[in-house]
Amino acid sequence: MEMKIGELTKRNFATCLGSQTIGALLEEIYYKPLSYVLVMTGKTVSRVFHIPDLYWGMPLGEKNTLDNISGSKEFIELSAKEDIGVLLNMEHDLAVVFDDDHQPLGVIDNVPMINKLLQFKRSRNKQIGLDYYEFDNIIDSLDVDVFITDGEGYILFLNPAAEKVCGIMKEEVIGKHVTDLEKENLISKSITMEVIKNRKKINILQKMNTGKTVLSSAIPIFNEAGEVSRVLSTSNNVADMNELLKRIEKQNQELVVKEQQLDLMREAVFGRNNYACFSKGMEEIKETVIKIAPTDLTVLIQGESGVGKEVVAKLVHSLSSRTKHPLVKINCGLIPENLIESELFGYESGAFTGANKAGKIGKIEMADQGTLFLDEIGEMPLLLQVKLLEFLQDREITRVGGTKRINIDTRIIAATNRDLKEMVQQGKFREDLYYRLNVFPLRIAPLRERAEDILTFAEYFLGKFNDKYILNKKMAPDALDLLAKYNWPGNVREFEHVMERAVVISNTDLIAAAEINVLIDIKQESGGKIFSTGLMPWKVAKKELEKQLIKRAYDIYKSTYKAAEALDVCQSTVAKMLKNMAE
Ligand SMILES: Nc1ncnc2c1ncn2[C@@H]1O[C@H](COP(=O)(O)OP(=O)(O)OP(=O)(O)O)[C@@H](O)[C@H]1O
Repeated sequence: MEMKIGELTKRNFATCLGSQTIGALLEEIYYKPLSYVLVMTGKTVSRVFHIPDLYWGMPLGEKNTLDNISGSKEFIELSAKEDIGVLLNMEHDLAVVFDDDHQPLGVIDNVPMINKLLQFKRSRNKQIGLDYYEFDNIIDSLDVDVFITDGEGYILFLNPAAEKVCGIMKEEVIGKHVTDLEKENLISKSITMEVIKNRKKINILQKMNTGKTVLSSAIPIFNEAGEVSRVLSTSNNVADMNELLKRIEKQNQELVVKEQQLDLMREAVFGRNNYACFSKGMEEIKETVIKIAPTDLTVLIQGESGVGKEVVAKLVHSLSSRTKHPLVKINCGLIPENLIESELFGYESGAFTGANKAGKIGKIEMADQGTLFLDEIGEMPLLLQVKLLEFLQDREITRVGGTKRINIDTRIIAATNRDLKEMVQQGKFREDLYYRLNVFPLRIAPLRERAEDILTFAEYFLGKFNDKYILNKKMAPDALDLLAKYNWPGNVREFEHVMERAVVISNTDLIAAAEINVLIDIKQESGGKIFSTGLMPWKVAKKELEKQLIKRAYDIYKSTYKAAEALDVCQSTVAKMLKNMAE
Protein backbone atom coordinates (compact mmCIF):
# COMPACT_ATOMS: atom_id res chain seq x y z
CA MET A 1 0.00 0.00 0.00
CA GLU A 2 1.27 3.42 -0.92
CA MET A 3 2.03 6.11 1.65
CA LYS A 4 -0.37 8.94 2.26
CA ILE A 5 0.49 12.57 1.79
CA GLY A 6 -0.09 13.18 5.52
CA GLU A 7 2.85 10.88 6.35
CA LEU A 8 5.22 13.01 4.30
CA THR A 9 4.06 16.31 5.70
CA LYS A 10 6.45 18.40 7.71
CA ARG A 11 4.95 20.34 10.56
CA ASN A 12 7.59 23.03 10.74
CA PHE A 13 5.33 25.98 9.96
CA ALA A 14 3.57 28.88 11.64
CA THR A 15 0.37 30.60 10.55
CA CYS A 16 -0.27 34.32 10.72
CA LEU A 17 -2.31 37.09 9.22
CA GLY A 18 -1.15 39.12 6.30
CA SER A 19 -1.34 42.27 8.41
CA GLN A 20 1.42 41.07 10.72
CA THR A 21 4.70 42.94 10.45
CA ILE A 22 7.80 40.93 9.57
CA GLY A 23 9.66 42.21 12.61
CA ALA A 24 6.96 41.09 15.03
CA LEU A 25 6.58 37.75 13.30
CA LEU A 26 10.27 36.95 13.37
CA GLU A 27 10.56 37.97 16.98
CA GLU A 28 7.75 35.59 17.79
CA ILE A 29 9.21 32.61 15.95
CA TYR A 30 12.86 33.39 16.51
CA TYR A 31 13.63 30.40 18.72
CA LYS A 32 11.31 27.94 17.02
CA PRO A 33 12.54 25.30 14.57
CA LEU A 34 10.26 26.50 11.82
CA SER A 35 10.82 26.78 8.09
CA TYR A 36 7.60 28.21 6.66
CA VAL A 37 4.99 30.85 7.44
CA LEU A 38 1.50 30.36 6.03
CA VAL A 39 -0.44 33.59 5.66
CA MET A 40 -4.12 32.89 6.35
CA THR A 41 -7.01 34.68 4.83
CA GLY A 42 -9.92 33.15 6.65
CA LYS A 43 -9.55 29.40 6.29
CA THR A 44 -7.48 29.76 3.15
CA VAL A 45 -3.73 29.88 2.84
CA SER A 46 -3.09 32.89 0.66
CA ARG A 47 0.69 33.10 0.70
CA VAL A 48 3.60 30.99 1.89
CA PHE A 49 6.98 32.38 2.94
CA HIS A 50 10.20 30.53 3.55
CA ILE A 51 11.38 31.90 6.89
CA PRO A 52 15.06 32.37 5.91
CA ASP A 53 13.80 34.61 3.07
CA LEU A 54 12.07 36.77 5.64
CA TYR A 55 15.28 37.14 7.66
CA TRP A 56 17.04 38.11 4.50
CA GLY A 57 14.48 40.78 3.73
CA MET A 58 14.09 41.99 7.30
CA PRO A 59 16.68 44.78 7.44
CA LEU A 60 14.86 46.46 4.58
CA GLY A 61 11.33 45.89 5.65
CA GLU A 62 11.11 45.21 9.34
CA LYS A 63 7.96 47.23 9.51
CA ASN A 64 6.47 45.80 6.35
CA THR A 65 3.51 43.53 6.71
CA LEU A 66 3.43 40.17 5.06
CA ASP A 67 0.76 41.41 2.71
CA ASN A 68 3.12 44.12 1.48
CA ILE A 69 6.13 42.07 0.55
CA SER A 70 6.93 39.85 -2.35
CA GLY A 71 8.74 36.51 -2.18
CA SER A 72 5.80 34.23 -1.53
CA LYS A 73 6.40 30.69 -2.73
CA GLU A 74 4.23 29.05 -5.33
CA PHE A 75 2.45 26.10 -3.88
CA ILE A 76 -0.26 23.57 -4.45
CA GLU A 77 -2.87 22.42 -1.95
CA LEU A 78 -3.15 18.75 -1.11
CA SER A 79 -5.23 16.67 1.22
CA ALA A 80 -3.45 14.58 3.83
CA LYS A 81 -5.51 11.56 2.85
CA GLU A 82 -4.29 11.44 -0.74
CA ASP A 83 -1.78 8.86 -1.91
CA ILE A 84 1.70 10.19 -2.45
CA GLY A 85 1.27 9.24 -6.09
CA VAL A 86 -0.35 12.64 -6.58
CA LEU A 87 3.09 14.13 -6.29
CA LEU A 88 4.16 12.35 -9.45
CA ASN A 89 5.02 14.82 -12.17
CA MET A 90 3.95 17.73 -9.95
CA GLU A 91 5.64 20.90 -11.12
CA HIS A 92 5.55 22.87 -7.87
CA ASP A 93 8.32 22.78 -5.36
CA LEU A 94 5.99 23.12 -2.44
CA ALA A 95 2.68 21.65 -1.32
CA VAL A 96 0.54 22.83 1.61
CA VAL A 97 -1.30 19.92 3.16
CA PHE A 98 -4.74 20.23 4.75
CA ASP A 99 -6.66 17.93 7.01
CA ASP A 100 -10.29 16.90 6.63
CA ASP A 101 -11.45 20.19 8.17
CA HIS A 102 -9.31 22.10 5.73
CA GLN A 103 -6.98 23.15 8.51
CA PRO A 104 -3.36 23.45 7.32
CA LEU A 105 -1.43 20.42 8.54
CA GLY A 106 1.99 21.30 7.18
CA VAL A 107 4.04 21.45 4.04
CA ILE A 108 5.89 19.14 1.73
CA ASP A 109 8.87 20.86 0.23
CA ASN A 110 11.42 19.67 -2.26
CA VAL A 111 8.66 17.93 -4.16
CA PRO A 112 10.77 17.28 -7.27
CA MET A 113 13.12 15.12 -5.25
CA ILE A 114 10.25 13.07 -3.80
CA ASN A 115 8.93 12.87 -7.31
CA LYS A 116 12.13 11.40 -8.60
CA LEU A 117 12.18 8.83 -5.84
CA LEU A 118 8.62 7.86 -6.63
CA GLN A 119 9.37 7.49 -10.30
CA PHE A 120 12.37 5.43 -9.51
CA LYS A 121 10.41 3.20 -7.19
CA ARG A 122 7.64 2.70 -9.69
CA SER A 123 9.92 2.00 -12.60
CA ARG A 124 11.39 -0.89 -10.66
CA ASN A 125 8.04 -1.88 -9.31
CA LYS A 126 9.50 -2.65 -5.98
CA GLN A 127 10.87 -0.97 -2.89
CA ILE A 128 14.17 0.30 -4.18
CA GLY A 129 15.63 3.55 -3.02
CA LEU A 130 14.78 5.30 0.17
CA ASP A 131 11.67 7.02 1.28
CA TYR A 132 11.95 10.69 1.90
CA TYR A 133 11.64 10.21 5.62
CA GLU A 134 14.18 7.49 5.62
CA PHE A 135 16.67 10.05 4.35
CA ASP A 136 15.88 12.27 7.30
CA ASN A 137 16.31 9.37 9.66
CA ILE A 138 19.56 8.30 8.09
CA ILE A 139 21.03 11.79 8.15
CA ASP A 140 19.91 12.17 11.76
CA SER A 141 21.56 8.89 12.68
CA LEU A 142 24.81 9.71 10.93
CA ASP A 143 27.81 9.98 13.16
CA VAL A 144 29.11 12.61 10.78
CA ASP A 145 27.99 16.20 11.32
CA VAL A 146 25.75 17.47 8.54
CA PHE A 147 25.08 21.17 8.25
CA ILE A 148 23.12 22.64 5.32
CA THR A 149 22.50 26.24 4.36
CA ASP A 150 20.84 27.82 1.40
CA GLY A 151 22.79 29.57 -1.31
CA GLU A 152 23.02 32.72 0.79
CA GLY A 153 24.22 31.20 4.01
CA TYR A 154 20.96 30.81 5.93
CA ILE A 155 20.94 27.67 8.00
CA LEU A 156 18.39 25.16 6.82
CA PHE A 157 19.36 22.02 8.58
CA LEU A 158 21.73 20.37 11.00
CA ASN A 159 21.65 16.83 12.27
CA PRO A 160 22.07 15.77 15.92
CA ALA A 161 25.78 15.06 15.40
CA ALA A 162 26.28 18.64 14.20
CA GLU A 163 24.25 19.94 17.15
CA LYS A 164 26.56 18.07 19.49
CA VAL A 165 29.77 19.27 17.90
CA CYS A 166 28.65 22.90 17.59
CA GLY A 167 27.03 22.88 21.01
CA ILE A 168 23.83 24.37 19.60
CA MET A 169 20.27 23.26 19.20
CA LYS A 170 18.69 23.08 15.81
CA GLU A 171 15.87 25.30 17.03
CA GLU A 172 18.31 28.02 17.98
CA VAL A 173 19.98 28.33 14.63
CA ILE A 174 17.67 27.24 11.83
CA GLY A 175 16.94 30.32 9.79
CA LYS A 176 19.92 32.20 11.16
CA HIS A 177 22.72 33.34 8.95
CA VAL A 178 26.08 31.55 9.37
CA THR A 179 27.83 34.85 10.07
CA ASP A 180 25.60 35.16 13.16
CA LEU A 181 27.17 31.98 14.46
CA GLU A 182 30.57 33.57 14.03
CA LYS A 183 29.44 36.74 15.83
CA GLU A 184 28.03 34.70 18.67
CA ASN A 185 31.33 32.81 18.83
CA LEU A 186 29.61 29.52 18.22
CA ILE A 187 32.10 28.79 15.47
CA SER A 188 35.48 30.37 14.75
CA LYS A 189 35.07 30.86 11.01
CA SER A 190 32.26 30.06 8.67
CA ILE A 191 33.18 27.80 5.82
CA THR A 192 29.81 28.26 4.15
CA MET A 193 30.46 31.83 3.04
CA GLU A 194 33.80 30.79 1.58
CA VAL A 195 32.09 28.10 -0.46
CA ILE A 196 29.42 30.54 -1.67
CA LYS A 197 32.15 32.99 -2.63
CA ASN A 198 34.48 30.52 -4.29
CA ARG A 199 31.81 28.17 -5.64
CA LYS A 200 33.97 25.16 -4.84
CA LYS A 201 34.66 22.64 -2.14
CA ILE A 202 36.65 23.94 0.84
CA ASN A 203 38.19 22.26 3.87
CA ILE A 204 39.11 24.14 7.03
CA LEU A 205 39.78 23.56 10.69
CA GLN A 206 37.01 25.12 12.77
CA LYS A 207 37.07 25.75 16.46
CA MET A 208 33.69 25.36 18.11
CA ASN A 209 32.52 27.06 21.27
CA THR A 210 32.38 23.60 22.79
CA GLY A 211 36.17 23.69 22.60
CA LYS A 212 36.15 21.01 19.95
CA THR A 213 38.10 21.50 16.77
CA VAL A 214 36.65 19.94 13.69
CA LEU A 215 37.92 19.45 10.20
CA SER A 216 35.04 20.78 8.11
CA SER A 217 34.49 20.12 4.49
CA ALA A 218 31.81 22.01 2.59
CA ILE A 219 30.55 21.64 -0.96
CA PRO A 220 28.30 23.87 -3.05
CA ILE A 221 25.18 22.39 -4.62
CA PHE A 222 24.08 24.18 -7.77
CA ASN A 223 20.58 24.73 -9.13
CA GLU A 224 19.65 24.47 -12.76
CA ALA A 225 20.59 28.10 -13.30
CA GLY A 226 24.07 27.30 -12.08
CA GLU A 227 23.65 29.26 -8.85
CA VAL A 228 24.74 27.92 -5.49
CA SER A 229 21.44 26.84 -3.99
CA ARG A 230 22.70 24.89 -1.00
CA VAL A 231 25.93 24.46 0.88
CA LEU A 232 26.45 21.07 2.47
CA SER A 233 29.03 20.97 5.22
CA THR A 234 30.20 17.88 7.01
CA SER A 235 32.86 17.68 9.61
CA ASN A 236 34.99 15.23 11.44
CA ASN A 237 35.87 15.76 15.00
CA VAL A 238 39.56 16.50 15.18
CA ALA A 239 39.49 15.05 18.67
CA ASP A 240 38.57 11.70 17.11
CA MET A 241 41.35 12.14 14.58
CA ASN A 242 43.59 13.32 17.39
CA GLU A 243 42.59 10.25 19.31
CA LEU A 244 43.64 8.21 16.30
CA LEU A 245 46.84 10.20 15.96
CA LYS A 246 47.47 9.76 19.66
CA ARG A 247 47.01 6.05 19.29
CA ILE A 248 49.44 6.02 16.36
CA GLU A 249 51.84 8.19 18.34
CA LYS A 250 51.50 5.87 21.31
CA GLN A 251 52.27 2.93 19.09
CA ASN A 252 55.23 4.83 17.67
CA GLN A 253 56.42 5.57 21.18
CA GLU A 254 56.05 1.93 22.09
CA LEU A 255 58.09 1.15 19.01
CA VAL A 256 60.74 3.65 20.09
CA VAL A 257 60.82 2.08 23.56
CA LYS A 258 61.11 -1.37 21.99
CA GLU A 259 63.85 -0.05 19.71
CA GLN A 260 65.62 1.38 22.76
CA GLN A 261 65.26 -1.90 24.60
CA LEU A 262 66.64 -3.61 21.54
CA ASP A 263 69.50 -1.11 21.49
CA LEU A 264 70.22 -1.86 25.13
CA MET A 265 70.12 -5.55 24.34
CA ARG A 266 72.46 -4.98 21.42
CA GLU A 267 74.77 -2.89 23.57
CA ALA A 268 74.75 -5.68 26.13
CA VAL A 269 75.62 -8.11 23.36
CA PHE A 270 78.32 -5.79 22.06
CA GLY A 271 79.67 -5.41 25.59
CA ARG A 272 79.63 -9.15 26.17
CA ASN A 273 81.48 -9.73 22.95
CA ASN A 274 84.00 -7.05 23.76
CA TYR A 275 83.47 -5.04 20.66
CA ALA A 276 84.98 -1.59 20.90
CA CYS A 277 84.79 0.86 18.06
CA PHE A 278 85.07 4.51 17.44
CA SER A 279 86.00 5.05 13.82
CA LYS A 280 83.34 5.65 11.21
CA GLY A 281 84.28 2.45 9.42
CA MET A 282 83.88 0.34 12.55
CA GLU A 283 80.61 2.07 13.42
CA GLU A 284 79.41 1.19 9.95
CA ILE A 285 80.35 -2.43 10.51
CA LYS A 286 78.46 -2.38 13.78
CA GLU A 287 75.36 -0.96 12.08
CA THR A 288 75.63 -3.48 9.25
CA VAL A 289 75.98 -6.31 11.72
CA ILE A 290 72.83 -5.14 13.50
CA LYS A 291 71.00 -5.18 10.19
CA ILE A 292 72.19 -8.47 8.79
CA ALA A 293 72.39 -10.48 12.00
CA PRO A 294 68.66 -11.33 12.12
CA THR A 295 68.74 -12.60 8.52
CA ASP A 296 70.19 -15.94 7.51
CA LEU A 297 72.54 -14.41 4.95
CA THR A 298 75.93 -16.01 4.54
CA VAL A 299 78.63 -13.55 5.59
CA LEU A 300 82.20 -13.42 4.36
CA ILE A 301 84.48 -11.43 6.66
CA GLN A 302 87.79 -10.36 5.19
CA GLY A 303 90.66 -8.52 6.81
CA GLU A 304 94.23 -8.87 8.01
CA SER A 305 95.10 -11.13 10.87
CA GLY A 306 94.09 -9.75 14.26
CA VAL A 307 91.64 -7.09 13.03
CA GLY A 308 88.70 -8.64 14.84
CA LYS A 309 87.04 -10.93 12.29
CA GLU A 310 86.13 -13.49 14.90
CA VAL A 311 84.77 -10.78 17.18
CA VAL A 312 82.44 -9.71 14.38
CA ALA A 313 81.41 -13.30 13.59
CA LYS A 314 80.45 -13.76 17.24
CA LEU A 315 78.44 -10.56 17.14
CA VAL A 316 76.49 -11.69 14.10
CA HIS A 317 75.65 -14.93 15.86
CA SER A 318 74.76 -13.28 19.19
CA LEU A 319 72.39 -10.85 17.52
CA SER A 320 70.68 -13.51 15.42
CA SER A 321 67.74 -15.68 16.34
CA ARG A 322 70.17 -18.60 16.43
CA THR A 323 71.91 -17.24 19.51
CA LYS A 324 70.44 -19.94 21.78
CA HIS A 325 72.07 -22.56 19.60
CA PRO A 326 75.84 -23.05 19.27
CA LEU A 327 78.29 -21.01 17.25
CA VAL A 328 80.62 -23.72 16.02
CA LYS A 329 84.04 -22.58 14.86
CA ILE A 330 86.24 -24.57 12.58
CA ASN A 331 89.70 -23.29 11.76
CA CYS A 332 90.25 -24.58 8.24
CA GLY A 333 93.96 -23.71 8.47
CA LEU A 334 94.67 -25.70 11.63
CA ILE A 335 93.15 -29.09 10.96
CA PRO A 336 95.37 -31.57 9.09
CA GLU A 337 94.12 -32.05 5.57
CA ASN A 338 93.33 -35.72 6.07
CA LEU A 339 91.11 -35.00 9.09
CA ILE A 340 89.29 -31.94 7.93
CA GLU A 341 86.57 -33.85 6.09
CA SER A 342 85.64 -35.94 9.11
CA GLU A 343 85.94 -32.86 11.33
CA LEU A 344 83.42 -31.09 9.14
CA PHE A 345 81.04 -33.90 8.25
CA GLY A 346 81.59 -36.41 11.07
CA TYR A 347 81.98 -40.12 10.53
CA GLU A 348 80.06 -43.32 11.06
CA SER A 349 81.36 -46.07 13.36
CA GLY A 350 84.23 -47.98 11.82
CA ALA A 351 84.63 -45.47 9.01
CA PHE A 352 88.41 -45.68 9.19
CA THR A 353 91.16 -47.12 11.36
CA GLY A 354 91.70 -45.23 14.57
CA ALA A 355 88.26 -43.68 14.42
CA ASN A 356 86.06 -43.70 17.45
CA LYS A 357 83.99 -46.88 17.43
CA ALA A 358 80.76 -45.08 18.12
CA GLY A 359 81.32 -42.64 15.26
CA LYS A 360 81.35 -38.89 15.71
CA ILE A 361 79.23 -36.02 14.60
CA GLY A 362 80.99 -33.33 12.61
CA LYS A 363 81.15 -29.59 13.21
CA ILE A 364 78.49 -28.88 10.58
CA GLU A 365 76.05 -31.17 12.35
CA MET A 366 76.94 -29.58 15.69
CA ALA A 367 76.03 -26.24 14.20
CA ASP A 368 72.50 -27.43 13.33
CA GLN A 369 70.10 -24.59 14.29
CA GLY A 370 73.12 -22.45 15.12
CA THR A 371 75.96 -20.85 13.18
CA LEU A 372 78.96 -22.44 11.52
CA PHE A 373 82.04 -20.19 11.56
CA LEU A 374 84.54 -21.25 8.92
CA ASP A 375 87.67 -19.38 9.98
CA GLU A 376 90.65 -19.18 7.61
CA ILE A 377 88.43 -20.40 4.77
CA GLY A 378 91.24 -19.54 2.33
CA GLU A 379 93.21 -22.47 3.75
CA MET A 380 90.55 -25.04 2.89
CA PRO A 381 91.95 -27.72 0.53
CA LEU A 382 90.46 -27.62 -2.96
CA LEU A 383 88.98 -31.12 -2.72
CA LEU A 384 87.11 -30.24 0.39
CA GLN A 385 85.93 -27.01 -1.15
CA VAL A 386 83.81 -29.15 -3.51
CA LYS A 387 82.19 -30.95 -0.59
CA LEU A 388 81.53 -27.71 1.23
CA LEU A 389 79.96 -26.28 -1.91
CA GLU A 390 77.71 -29.33 -2.17
CA PHE A 391 76.62 -28.82 1.40
CA LEU A 392 75.95 -25.11 0.83
CA GLN A 393 73.75 -26.01 -2.13
CA ASP A 394 71.80 -28.90 -0.61
CA ARG A 395 72.10 -28.10 3.08
CA GLU A 396 72.54 -31.83 3.60
CA ILE A 397 75.53 -33.84 4.73
CA THR A 398 76.55 -37.47 4.67
CA ARG A 399 78.91 -38.57 7.41
CA VAL A 400 82.18 -40.12 6.25
CA GLY A 401 81.54 -43.85 5.82
CA GLY A 402 77.80 -43.33 5.93
CA THR A 403 75.02 -43.14 3.37
CA LYS A 404 72.26 -41.35 5.23
CA ARG A 405 71.62 -37.76 4.15
CA ILE A 406 71.18 -35.48 7.13
CA ASN A 407 69.43 -32.17 6.75
CA ILE A 408 71.22 -29.32 8.48
CA ASP A 409 69.85 -25.87 9.20
CA THR A 410 72.80 -23.59 9.90
CA ARG A 411 73.97 -20.13 9.08
CA ILE A 412 77.41 -19.83 7.52
CA ILE A 413 79.96 -17.19 8.41
CA ALA A 414 83.36 -17.49 6.77
CA ALA A 415 86.47 -15.43 7.48
CA THR A 416 89.85 -15.08 5.88
CA ASN A 417 92.91 -12.87 5.87
CA ARG A 418 93.69 -13.95 2.30
CA ASP A 419 92.56 -12.18 -0.83
CA LEU A 420 90.01 -14.79 -1.94
CA LYS A 421 89.34 -13.10 -5.24
CA GLU A 422 92.99 -13.24 -6.11
CA MET A 423 93.08 -16.88 -5.01
CA VAL A 424 90.18 -17.55 -7.37
CA GLN A 425 92.16 -15.98 -10.22
CA GLN A 426 95.17 -18.10 -9.30
CA GLY A 427 92.99 -21.21 -9.30
CA LYS A 428 93.56 -21.79 -5.57
CA PHE A 429 90.00 -21.21 -4.53
CA ARG A 430 86.83 -22.36 -6.30
CA GLU A 431 85.01 -19.52 -7.95
CA ASP A 432 81.57 -21.06 -7.35
CA LEU A 433 82.35 -21.48 -3.65
CA TYR A 434 83.64 -17.93 -3.48
CA TYR A 435 80.32 -16.59 -4.79
CA ARG A 436 78.36 -18.88 -2.46
CA LEU A 437 80.25 -17.42 0.49
CA ASN A 438 80.49 -13.85 -0.66
CA VAL A 439 76.75 -13.22 -0.22
CA PHE A 440 77.32 -10.48 2.30
CA PRO A 441 80.95 -9.34 2.34
CA LEU A 442 82.35 -7.44 5.30
CA ARG A 443 85.84 -5.99 5.16
CA ILE A 444 87.48 -5.00 8.39
CA ALA A 445 90.19 -2.41 7.95
CA PRO A 446 93.62 -2.86 9.56
CA LEU A 447 94.19 -0.81 12.69
CA ARG A 448 96.63 1.54 10.95
CA GLU A 449 93.77 2.67 8.69
CA ARG A 450 91.53 3.54 11.58
CA ALA A 451 93.68 5.62 13.86
CA GLU A 452 90.53 7.06 15.51
CA ASP A 453 89.95 3.65 17.10
CA ILE A 454 93.31 3.62 18.86
CA LEU A 455 92.37 5.87 21.75
CA THR A 456 89.12 3.97 22.22
CA PHE A 457 91.00 0.72 22.24
CA ALA A 458 93.58 2.14 24.70
CA GLU A 459 90.82 3.10 27.10
CA TYR A 460 88.96 -0.13 26.52
CA PHE A 461 91.93 -2.44 27.05
CA LEU A 462 93.26 -0.37 29.97
CA GLY A 463 89.90 -0.91 31.68
CA LYS A 464 89.89 -4.58 30.76
CA PHE A 465 93.36 -5.27 32.16
CA ASN A 466 92.99 -3.03 35.18
CA ASP A 467 89.96 -5.16 36.02
CA LYS A 468 91.79 -8.37 35.28
CA TYR A 469 94.80 -7.53 37.46
CA ILE A 470 92.88 -5.44 39.99
CA LEU A 471 94.91 -2.32 39.24
CA ASN A 472 94.10 1.29 38.53
CA LYS A 473 96.69 2.37 35.98
CA LYS A 474 96.44 5.33 33.68
CA MET A 475 98.18 6.27 30.44
CA ALA A 476 100.51 9.25 30.19
CA PRO A 477 99.54 11.52 27.25
CA ASP A 478 102.87 10.90 25.48
CA ALA A 479 102.34 7.16 25.87
CA LEU A 480 99.01 7.54 24.09
CA ASP A 481 100.77 9.58 21.43
CA LEU A 482 103.16 6.77 20.90
CA LEU A 483 100.37 4.21 20.54
CA ALA A 484 98.69 6.45 17.99
CA LYS A 485 101.82 6.74 15.89
CA TYR A 486 102.77 3.10 15.72
CA ASN A 487 101.44 1.29 12.65
CA TRP A 488 100.31 -1.93 14.37
CA PRO A 489 101.23 -4.65 11.91
CA GLY A 490 99.59 -7.17 14.27
CA ASN A 491 96.41 -5.09 14.45
CA VAL A 492 94.08 -5.20 17.46
CA ARG A 493 95.55 -8.44 18.70
CA GLU A 494 99.01 -6.84 18.94
CA PHE A 495 97.51 -3.72 20.51
CA GLU A 496 95.75 -5.82 23.11
CA HIS A 497 98.95 -7.66 23.99
CA VAL A 498 100.95 -4.44 24.26
CA MET A 499 98.33 -2.96 26.56
CA GLU A 500 98.25 -6.03 28.75
CA ARG A 501 102.02 -6.10 29.08
CA ALA A 502 102.14 -2.33 29.70
CA VAL A 503 99.60 -2.62 32.52
CA VAL A 504 101.54 -5.47 34.06
CA ILE A 505 105.10 -4.15 33.72
CA SER A 506 104.75 -0.41 34.34
CA ASN A 507 106.37 0.59 37.63
CA THR A 508 103.96 3.32 38.60
CA ASP A 509 100.24 3.92 38.18
CA LEU A 510 101.02 6.08 35.15
CA ILE A 511 102.09 4.11 32.11
CA ALA A 512 104.86 6.17 30.50
CA ALA A 513 105.83 6.48 26.86
CA ALA A 514 109.15 4.81 27.55
CA GLU A 515 107.36 1.73 28.86
CA ILE A 516 105.24 1.51 25.74
CA ASN A 517 108.34 2.15 23.68
CA VAL A 518 110.03 -0.91 25.06
CA LEU A 519 107.05 -2.98 24.00
CA ILE A 520 106.53 -1.76 20.50
CA ASP A 521 110.10 -0.68 19.68
CA ILE A 522 110.07 1.95 17.01
CA LYS A 523 112.83 0.22 15.10
CA GLN A 524 110.42 -2.64 14.37
CA GLU A 525 107.87 -0.36 12.85
CA SER A 526 108.49 -1.72 9.41
CA GLY A 527 110.20 -4.83 10.56
CA GLY A 528 113.41 -2.77 10.78
CA LYS A 529 113.36 -2.49 7.01
CA ILE A 530 113.49 0.67 4.98
CA PHE A 531 111.98 0.79 1.52
CA SER A 532 112.90 3.11 -1.29
CA THR A 533 110.35 4.04 -3.88
CA GLY A 534 112.63 5.72 -6.39
CA LEU A 535 116.23 6.47 -7.26
CA MET A 536 118.21 9.51 -6.17
CA PRO A 537 121.84 10.40 -5.53
CA TRP A 538 123.30 8.46 -2.64
CA LYS A 539 124.18 11.46 -0.53
CA VAL A 540 120.80 13.13 -1.00
CA ALA A 541 119.02 9.91 -0.04
CA LYS A 542 121.14 9.52 3.08
CA LYS A 543 120.40 13.07 4.14
CA GLU A 544 116.67 12.66 3.47
CA LEU A 545 116.51 9.46 5.47
CA GLU A 546 118.32 11.03 8.40
CA LYS A 547 115.90 13.92 8.37
CA GLN A 548 112.86 11.66 8.26
CA LEU A 549 114.07 9.48 11.10
CA ILE A 550 114.92 12.42 13.34
CA LYS A 551 111.62 14.11 12.66
CA ARG A 552 109.68 10.92 13.28
CA ALA A 553 111.47 10.15 16.52
CA TYR A 554 111.04 13.68 17.80
CA ASP A 555 107.34 13.67 16.84
CA ILE A 556 106.87 10.56 18.91
CA TYR A 557 108.93 11.45 21.98
CA LYS A 558 108.83 15.22 22.02
CA SER A 559 112.26 15.04 23.63
CA THR A 560 115.64 15.15 21.91
CA TYR A 561 117.09 12.82 24.56
CA LYS A 562 114.41 10.16 24.06
CA ALA A 563 114.54 10.52 20.29
CA ALA A 564 118.32 10.11 20.41
CA GLU A 565 117.93 7.05 22.60
CA ALA A 566 115.45 5.49 20.19
CA LEU A 567 117.66 6.22 17.19
CA ASP A 568 120.80 5.22 19.01
CA VAL A 569 122.64 8.49 18.30
CA CYS A 570 123.75 11.21 20.66
CA GLN A 571 121.39 13.92 21.76
CA SER A 572 123.47 16.69 20.20
CA THR A 573 123.08 15.09 16.75
CA VAL A 574 119.29 15.11 17.09
CA ALA A 575 119.24 18.66 18.43
CA LYS A 576 121.57 19.90 15.67
CA MET A 577 119.60 18.31 12.88
CA LEU A 578 116.26 19.55 14.22
CA LYS A 579 117.72 23.03 14.37
CA ASN A 580 118.96 22.79 10.77
CA MET A 581 115.59 21.59 9.59
CA ALA A 582 113.83 24.47 11.31
CA GLU A 583 116.10 27.03 9.58
N1 LIG B 1 86.50 -4.21 17.89
C1 LIG B 1 87.11 -4.89 18.83
N2 LIG B 1 86.84 -4.66 20.11
C2 LIG B 1 87.46 -5.31 21.09
N3 LIG B 1 88.39 -6.23 20.89
C3 LIG B 1 88.73 -6.50 19.65
C4 LIG B 1 88.12 -5.85 18.55
N4 LIG B 1 88.66 -6.31 17.42
C5 LIG B 1 89.56 -7.22 17.77
N5 LIG B 1 89.61 -7.35 19.11
C6 LIG B 1 90.50 -8.22 19.87
O1 LIG B 1 91.61 -8.48 19.06
C7 LIG B 1 91.96 -9.85 19.11
C8 LIG B 1 91.96 -10.42 17.71
O2 LIG B 1 90.64 -10.44 17.23
P1 LIG B 1 90.11 -11.64 16.34
O3 LIG B 1 90.60 -12.95 16.81
O4 LIG B 1 88.64 -11.47 16.19
O5 LIG B 1 90.83 -11.26 15.00
P2 LIG B 1 90.82 -12.06 13.63
O6 LIG B 1 90.74 -11.03 12.58
O7 LIG B 1 89.79 -13.11 13.66
O8 LIG B 1 92.25 -12.66 13.64
P3 LIG B 1 92.81 -13.95 12.82
O9 LIG B 1 92.69 -13.62 11.37
O10 LIG B 1 94.24 -14.00 13.23
O11 LIG B 1 92.00 -15.08 13.26
C9 LIG B 1 90.98 -10.54 20.00
O12 LIG B 1 91.51 -10.75 21.28
C10 LIG B 1 89.83 -9.59 20.10
O13 LIG B 1 89.24 -9.65 21.36
